[in-house]
Amino acid sequence: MSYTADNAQGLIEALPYFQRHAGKTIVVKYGGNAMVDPQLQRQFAEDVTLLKQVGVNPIVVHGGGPQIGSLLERLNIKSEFIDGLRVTDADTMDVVEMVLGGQVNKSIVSLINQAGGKAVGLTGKDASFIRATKLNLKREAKLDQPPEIIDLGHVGDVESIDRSVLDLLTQSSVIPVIAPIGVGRDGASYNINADTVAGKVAEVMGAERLYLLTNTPGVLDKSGELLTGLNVARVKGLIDDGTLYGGMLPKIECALSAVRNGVSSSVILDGRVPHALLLDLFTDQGIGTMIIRENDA
Ligand SMILES: Nc1ncnc2c1ncn2[C@@H]1O[C@H](COP(=O)(O)OP(=O)(O)O)[C@@H](O)[C@H]1O
Ligand SMILES: CC(=O)N[C@@H](CCC(=O)OP(=O)(O)O)C(=O)O
Repeated sequence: MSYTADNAQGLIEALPYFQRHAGKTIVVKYGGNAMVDPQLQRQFAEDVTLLKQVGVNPIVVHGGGPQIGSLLERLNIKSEFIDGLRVTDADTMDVVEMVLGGQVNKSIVSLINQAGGKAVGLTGKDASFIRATKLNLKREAKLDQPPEIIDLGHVGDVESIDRSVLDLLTQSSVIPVIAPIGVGRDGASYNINADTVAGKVAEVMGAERLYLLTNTPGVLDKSGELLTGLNVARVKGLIDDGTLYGGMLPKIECALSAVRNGVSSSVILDGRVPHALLLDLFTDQGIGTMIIRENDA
């Protein structure tokens, strides 16, 4: 490859962005659907490593839904989802812990370390830093009836996050890589949606930005065009008219909750674009959908 003045120009244009984000915490949710090929995974690891190198504090929270699904299939265990959440019996929980806490977590840690970073993998069970309680899904019932409670087994909701554990890591050269598994007061493991954990980590850490890397260019309108900027009011309209559905619903909820609770912006980003994180953070061309608080847009 021959280098030109354009390469230098790209770096110079990134300079104000390096300065703006230096010292800030950026939480990156790396979805299982975004981990599509080894080349993209290496590029993701390079991006996170570069962030740390230029003085930003990245924290990675990963998913792994499709990876859990394929091991369950090999073991002849059925996958079932209700409202985007996996029904998790005891056998499924063992598989979730094996895949998220083991295979997926360690492969991301290893890729970041190969890229020259210093990643440390952890689940919420380490130092009990993600306390969880059993999630009981509420569904509106018929008029005058109490809401229906759906039992999802070992699915958890975040009760609290001990930021001192993450502070210890981020204040050093370490990049934390978190698997979305929480621990109950009795030591039980809970399977938590990775978007939910990423949102809560971003809130507790007072992050500047929450990135949700997935397999769509961002939030699309009814004709498939990318919506580059959204605020709370606009999102409500898109939910009501059915533009947002399925897996996008919990994702957008968590993006909104983060900005309502102190995170400056949440961005839904296409993890299939090489170096999507760097392009969005360090160039003029924001490439995903940015969600900010009401009245800010
Ligand atoms: N308006 C929308 N714009 C883009 N994607 C949408 C929209 N509404 C629903 N979706 C769906 O949401 C999916 C992303 O959510 P999900 O599959 O749960 O991602 P992940 O596994 O990365 O968390 C997209 O692949 C798409 O099928
Ligand atoms: C309760 C629940 O649904 N947990 C998810 C955890 C992984 C996840 O969220 O992975 P993605 O981000 O890749 O979808 C699951 O078991 O699939």
